[in-house]
Parts: sequence; C-alpha cells; structure tokens
Amino acid sequence: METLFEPIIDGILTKGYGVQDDFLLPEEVAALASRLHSRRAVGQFRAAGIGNQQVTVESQIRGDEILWLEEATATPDEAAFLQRIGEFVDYVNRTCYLGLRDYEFHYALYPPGTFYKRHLDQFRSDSRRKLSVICYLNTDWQPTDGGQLALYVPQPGGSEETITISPAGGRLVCFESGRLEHEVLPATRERLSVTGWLKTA
Ligand SMILES: O=C(O)CCC(=O)C(=O)O
Ligand SMILES: [Fe+2]
Repeated sequence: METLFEPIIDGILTKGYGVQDDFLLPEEVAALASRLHSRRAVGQFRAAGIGNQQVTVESQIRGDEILWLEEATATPDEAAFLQRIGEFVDYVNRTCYLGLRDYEFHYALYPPGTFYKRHLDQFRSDSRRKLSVICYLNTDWQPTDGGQLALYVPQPGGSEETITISPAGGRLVCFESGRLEHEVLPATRERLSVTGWLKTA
C-alpha cells in the first residue's frame, strides 16, 4: 500500500496535487459503481448543495447528486474502500504531521451536461477539511467524454497553471482543500466518483 500512497503525498508537496492511477482495482471500481447505481435506484441520492450552514441547491454552480457513506450501513466493498482510506490517513499522519483525525466520503453522480463550477472545498466557517480526495468509478472513459477535473495551480510569481485530469476508473486525485481551486467540466455521459475529505479534529 505504501507504494500507492507515497507518490500522492510526493505530488502534493512538489506540485500541489497528487494523482495515483489504479488506487482501486478494476473489480473494486465495478463493485462500487454497481453499489452506487443500486443505492440511487432505491432513492438514496440527493441533489448536492452549497455551504455547510444553510445548504442550498444551486444547479448553476453544481449539478451532481450525492450520497454520504456511513460505516454502519456500508456493504463489504464500501467498507473495504473506507479501510483503504483509513490506511492512507495513517500513512499521511506518519509522514506529514497534518494531524488528521477523521474522514467523510460521499458518492457523486454527475448526469450528462452537469458540472461543478470553480470552487475551494473548505468552508469559511470550518477549516477542518485538510485534504480533498476524489476516486473515479468510470469504466472506459474517453477524452471525448469530457468531464475532466480542472485544477488551477498557483505558480511562483502569481500566475496560474490549469491542469486537466480525466476521471478514469481507479484513479485517485488528492490536494489541499484550503488551497487549490478546481472545477468539474461537463461530460457527455454519466460521471461517477467517490469524493471525500480528510479532516483534523
Ligand atoms: O469530481 C471531481 O473531480 C471533483 C469534485 C469536487 O470538486 C467536489 O465534490 O468538491
Ligand atoms: Fe471540490
């Protein structure tokens, strides 16, 4: 596992974000995607909101539907995912002294044409979110499908570099929640992920 985790942290420290392909195996991606679909089919998903105090649904800002994962109701494949995240948290705490204590994750489904405009993941009123983690659950994603994650990486001297990352199944992206602005571009097909935050107490 360490071999999966180290390049992620290395990427964050050297360029502001980490990307790790095959964080999840194809069979794990398929199991979580199928679980996502079955949970959505029974009405467990909700339109995602904005803010953490008065949450409002703003489809001009974000168009995804989400479901929070809970340890208590997790299926074995979901529990295995959360356990892998827990191991990543332990690794980060051993190597970076961020003092992570907790994590929260939700499934996200972006229907075709939906997006999430440029934003920062930290709430003004709550700075416990330290690292943002996104893991994609899409099979055979093509460049023409769109749906890239755009990262706006500040450069020395004040300029900014835009990095675009395709939401390929099994790929994990991680960055500092309070630092890196980012955006989800619209896709021509359904776009699936499990997204979360590693938090301090
Ligand atoms: O799905 C992605 O690539 C990013 C999602 C995101 O920015 C968020 O949920 O805050
Ligand atoms: Fe975000």
